[in-house]
Amino acid sequence: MPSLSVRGVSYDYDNCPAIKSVDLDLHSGTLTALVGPNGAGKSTLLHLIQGCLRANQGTIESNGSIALMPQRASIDWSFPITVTQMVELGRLRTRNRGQQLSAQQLLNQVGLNGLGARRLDRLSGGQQQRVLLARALMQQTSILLLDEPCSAIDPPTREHLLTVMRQQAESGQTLLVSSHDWGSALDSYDRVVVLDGTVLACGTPDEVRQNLTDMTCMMGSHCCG
Ligand SMILES: Nc1ncnc2c1ncn2[C@@H]1O[C@H](COP(=O)(O)OP(=O)(O)OP(=O)(O)O)[C@@H](O)[C@H]1O
Repeated sequence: MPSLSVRGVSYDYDNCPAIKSVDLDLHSGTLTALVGPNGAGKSTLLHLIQGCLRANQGTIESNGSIALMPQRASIDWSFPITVTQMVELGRLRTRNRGQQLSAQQLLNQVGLNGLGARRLDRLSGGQQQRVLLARALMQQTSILLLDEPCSAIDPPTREHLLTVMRQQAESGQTLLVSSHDWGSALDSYDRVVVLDGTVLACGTPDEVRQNLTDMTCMMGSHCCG
């Protein structure tokens, strides 16, 4: 049984369709890439799954709690709090009353050790993104949605974050990660969903590449890897 099941989901912004008839299953302990060009509906789909948008049509069912790491641009970074305080905000949303994670532990995990006392607005863009990831990890949900977590991240740190995501999947968490990566970068994922308003392809990285040989044209210069 999938840990998340999306069936026939459509969403319009003021009668302007963003996604249409999307079907998607995610299984426990898997790392899935959600790729597509600008405006394909990736963020919209993630917000629908998280529940802050409500689908016009279709159903979304999950068997556990869901956290969303938003895009960096959606946050007011001038808010006068420290890195540790920002990560601690994730604790307010956690429903897991079992093992308590420390902000320090999570900052180490995302490679930000030593920066806990710094103010948020004194971080680089890539460091801010890693704070958002640590805050999302603090929530200890069964499903984790990440909206372009690597968009401002340098290649070595990107590899590190993919390792963190892989470890989370191995511990049983279900991850859906929106990305503009393409080509060999997709091999880091178990499965790939290609979205452009609707799901164009879904499968292992090899299956998706084979089924959509002309996809690189559609993806154009948005993509790397
Ligand atoms: N708040 C909004 N109001 C109106 N239209 C919106 C809003 N947010 C997104 N849209 C539109 O919905 C469509 C899907 O946008 P969305 O942000 O989900 O795409 P995306 O795949 O995440 O894009 P990107 O890769 O650029 O982040 C686009 O046509 C966009 O213009």
